[in-house]
Amino acid sequence: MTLIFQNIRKQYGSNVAIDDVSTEFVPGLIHGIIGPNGAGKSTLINMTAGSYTVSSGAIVLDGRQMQSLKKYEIANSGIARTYQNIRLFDQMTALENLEVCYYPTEVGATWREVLWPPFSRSQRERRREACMEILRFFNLQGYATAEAGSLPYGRQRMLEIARALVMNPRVLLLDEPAAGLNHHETAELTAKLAELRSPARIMIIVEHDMDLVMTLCDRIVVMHHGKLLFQGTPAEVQANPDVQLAYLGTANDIDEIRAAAQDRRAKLGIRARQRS
Ligand SMILES: Nc1ncnc2c1ncn2[C@@H]1O[C@H](COP(=O)(O)OP(=O)(O)OP(=O)(O)O)[C@@H](O)[C@H]1O
Repeated sequence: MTLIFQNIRKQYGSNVAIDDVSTEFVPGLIHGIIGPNGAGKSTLINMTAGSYTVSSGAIVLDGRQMQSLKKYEIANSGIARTYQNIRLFDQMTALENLEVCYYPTEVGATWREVLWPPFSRSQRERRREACMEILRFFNLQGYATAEAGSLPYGRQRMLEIARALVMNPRVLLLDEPAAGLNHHETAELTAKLAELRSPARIMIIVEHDMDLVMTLCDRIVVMHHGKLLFQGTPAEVQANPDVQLAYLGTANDIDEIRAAAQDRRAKLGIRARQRS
């Protein structure tokens, strides 16, 4: 299984948000997407999840073109996501927020549930137990019957990731999962995400927290002004002068960054910039 971006482009009117991006994501690895504000990171996630259309190019999962599918078809093909701004069902309990994920796939069995109560009970119990197991994984079992909107912010972030996992997705897209978390919560999140690494799953994380990205990710794509600036391991990314300049904000387009980076390399030598 591979997720491939083939020359993808996204335009909002005359604003080119994503410009000819090609890359590949593989299972078993945690992929990070980083870049300064407005670089196009969330747009990549939104196009992959079908929230935004793709202006041109292709997003291919396991040989199947995804960019023309409907959002629910993309979800049914095994792509799940979380949002930069938490989107839980606030008035439903934490457990219900997870259970509701079964509705689209099991709705066809509703008539059997109505006509045959024992079937209904066993289905409901099976779903509930599967959801409780995920809640336990995130140490959220104590909140199972609490309204999602009443949970502390950090717990809501975890609950959103828990919900994305209910259907056991082949591709898990996390858009700034650490946003707003304190140091302790970020450490907890980092450990949980590391446990989710699986040979059966592609994980892609958009994140500004460089400690989390550098600790967790195996491969990193660096975006800048809608273009793919660099990709490599965390060590390669940190050592790359183009990336350093992009983050330093001393140049405004890729060619300028490359030229300035060469100049800087010649004058100063290459020095990895660690961001914390
Ligand atoms: N719905 C939209 N309509 C118009 N322009 C948009 C829309 N969403 C994003 N953009 C523009 O696309 C570009 C990339 O935005 P995007 O949100 O993908 O960047 P980002 O790297 O995720 O930034 P941040 O780190 O601040 O979230 C920006 O110029 C942004 O203004």
